Amino acid sequence: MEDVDHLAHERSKAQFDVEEMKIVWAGSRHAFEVTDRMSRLVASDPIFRKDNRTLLPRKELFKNTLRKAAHAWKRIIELRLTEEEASKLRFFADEPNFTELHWGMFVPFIKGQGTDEQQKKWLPLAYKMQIIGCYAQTELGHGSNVQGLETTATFDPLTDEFVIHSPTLASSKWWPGGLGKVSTHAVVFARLIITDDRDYGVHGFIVQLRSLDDHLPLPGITVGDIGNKFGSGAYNTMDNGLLRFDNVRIPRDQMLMRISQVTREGKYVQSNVPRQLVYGTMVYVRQTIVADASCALARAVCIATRYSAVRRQFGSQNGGVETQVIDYKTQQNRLFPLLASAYAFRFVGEWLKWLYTDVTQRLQAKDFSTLPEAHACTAGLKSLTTTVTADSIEECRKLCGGHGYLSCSGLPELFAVYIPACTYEGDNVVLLLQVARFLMKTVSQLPSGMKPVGTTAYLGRVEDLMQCHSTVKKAEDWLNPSVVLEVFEARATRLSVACAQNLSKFAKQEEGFLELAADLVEAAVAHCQLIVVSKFIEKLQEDIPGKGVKEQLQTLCYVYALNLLHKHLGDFVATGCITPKQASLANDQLRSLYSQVRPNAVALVDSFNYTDHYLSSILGRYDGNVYPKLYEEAWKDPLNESVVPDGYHEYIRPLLKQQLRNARL
Ligand SMILES: CCCCCCCCCCCCCCCCCCC/C=C/C(=O)SCCNC(=O)CCNC(=O)[C@H](O)C(C)(C)COP(=O)(O)OP(=O)(O)OC[C@H]1O[C@@H](n2cnc3c(N)ncnc32)[C@H](O)[C@@H]1OP(=O)(O)O
Ligand SMILES: Cc1cc2nc3c(=O)[nH]c(=O)nc-3n(C[C@H](O)[C@H](O)[C@H](O)COP(=O)(O)OP(=O)(O)OC[C@H]3O[C@@H](n4cnc5c(N)ncnc54)[C@H](O)[C@@H]3O)c2cc1C
Repeated sequence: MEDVDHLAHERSKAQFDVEEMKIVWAGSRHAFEVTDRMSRLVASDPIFRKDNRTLLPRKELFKNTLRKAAHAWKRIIELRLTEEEASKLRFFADEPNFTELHWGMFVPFIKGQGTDEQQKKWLPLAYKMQIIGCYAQTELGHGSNVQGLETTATFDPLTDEFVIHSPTLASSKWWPGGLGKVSTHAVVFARLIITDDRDYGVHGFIVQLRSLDDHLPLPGITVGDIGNKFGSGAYNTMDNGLLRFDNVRIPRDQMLMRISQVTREGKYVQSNVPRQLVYGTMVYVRQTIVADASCALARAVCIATRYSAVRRQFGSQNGGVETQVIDYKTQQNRLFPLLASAYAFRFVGEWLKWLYTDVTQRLQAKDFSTLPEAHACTAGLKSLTTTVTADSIEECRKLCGGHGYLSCSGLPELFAVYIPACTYEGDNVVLLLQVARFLMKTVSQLPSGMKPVGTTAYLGRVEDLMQCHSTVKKAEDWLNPSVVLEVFEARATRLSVACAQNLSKFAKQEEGFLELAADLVEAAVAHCQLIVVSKFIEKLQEDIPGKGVKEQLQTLCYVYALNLLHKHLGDFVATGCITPKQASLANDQLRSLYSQVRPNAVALVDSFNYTDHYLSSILGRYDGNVYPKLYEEAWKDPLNESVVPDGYHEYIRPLLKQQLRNARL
């Protein structure tokens, strides 16, 4: 029974080479090999087991996470893993913990903002985990508005030190992951104040928080966990913390001084670089969040697709087998666009990584010209992909019907872990407003003959795009990349231009921004969706080996684009680039694409190469053996440890006896 593959029939229908698709998904043969090896390593190690996570009380849950993190580090050292292997191992261990912030923000911040000497001093300690760091930016009173942070770092020329202080309750650091119970050090964002009492704005400082001998907070430091968060298990494995400083002194050389310096004499020296570089670590993390979004979405879609192929409802005559729910058009219409989005986000994530590497190299050569675009792309795509992924995980839960609501479906915990991605590293609406700012600036420069480049190059064809009308006459005409691209460009252009025209009616631009914010956000979303569509289309220009692989990706690309067109029909039709008739043809084409995806659906999610350990879902099991395992799982619940529950004698029996007495009366 255990070895039967209940999905074998589904797998036999696939029209493409799954092994080759796994390589496309991983990014390269090398990436596939590393990912595959690390995921199996984690899956076969009993310390990384994940069952019961949602049932553990917080303290036990947290201690168990510390145990796993320590074990992961031990294995990384023992096996002499490379940085790439180590990061994959941590990824598949699949439990948010302090190491994410240490490796993901503390180390990159020192690398990006520290001078050579500072890097030499701090990085070896951090690399060996002799110190553990976090990223303490957000405060109780301010998160989105970084310039509004209140913590102060006042230079004392007598002692050559900075005095770090929390002047108000609202200035308490609040939220940093790893801060609550683990970190020994933090990168602290504070307002720099020098002897002349001038406020030089927000800068980053390295501050030691806890003793390296007994882990107690150092004098002047108050630190703790902010409390339980949404859901069971989930993000509660992380010690998001609070932190207050009471005139804590640190040496002057603990201000990260690559971008600006304070001299021994107390003179502020600003390098000739944009001040926004102090936000560089956020840009880096936003880029990684886009890649992570595709993984989380793929995970939910894998569960919902396999289960939809296993689950049967209705449609049988004379007691025969019922219909697999994946065969219902409504199920396909809800599920297949999410499958297509997972692939789309994967490819845009790959491209964004390239963009980030490119901008980093340029910055090193003091070329800051592409920084605004890198900021807009990372902010916008972080916002778009996390919003869609969070909503899609919930949709996948509903696609699994009642069983999706069980913890052992894996979906509730995945949802609870994932949703803060819409908030951390920048609230998604706040980030879209940054994109809109960038778009409005680009549009406003067009009359002066400025040629937009990169992802806004299409705005250089503003006149054509404001006039263009799609040439589609029959449903198949939609299966043409340039036809699709043109309508997405036309819609994005028209929404941006309309906003710019409305903005120009305001005497003060900032007033207009506040008033028109909702429209600006819609224009920003249209621009970001265009980027995703165009990067998917670009991916298809590459040489992609493997029988049928490119054809599957082409189908998914059209599903992604045409589904968006259908969902945002109002925009497309109202801005005049397509007619209602063409919209209806797009919908006809979409239905036909679903029929092409259907026989390949299970193989397309197998191509993510996720282990059952990583999925942690009975509904998404590779072998589709769902019902016996659900039945077994139910009996493992602590409530089933005794036949008669605790509390029977106190609360149930007296009730029943009471009713009996009432009945006799
Ligand atoms: C079965 C279940 C299993 C469960 C297990 C699963 C486990 C796995 C789950 C997966 C999860 C993945 C985990 C990933 C790890 C993530 C860890 C999260 C840690 C979180 C950390 C944080 O949140 S850190 C704090 C982040 N904070 C923010 O992001 C704040 C947002 N605010 C800002 O960024 C800024 O304040 C601002 C951009 C909104 C405004 O800044 P500012 O006021 O200074 O600027 P202006 O608006 O005035 O603009 C001026 C000018 O600057 C330009 N600009 C702004 N920012 C930048 C920039 N970064 N780079 C370049 N330029 C920038 C702006 O555009 C303006 O330009 P103009 O030309 O003048 O218009
Ligand atoms: C799980 C988790 C982990 C985190 N980890 C860290 C960490 O490690 N380090 C760290 O420093 N921080 C961390 N944070 C904090 C996080 O970065 C902030 O919560 C985030 O930047 C949002 O800021 P906020 O909480 O101030 O939201 P707010 O800005 O108060 O947002 C509240 C509402 O106001 C809206 N809003 C705000 N400004 C505007 C505007 N200008 N126009 C229109 N609408 C607006 C938002 O859209 C939102 O709806 C974490 C947060 C979470 C949830």
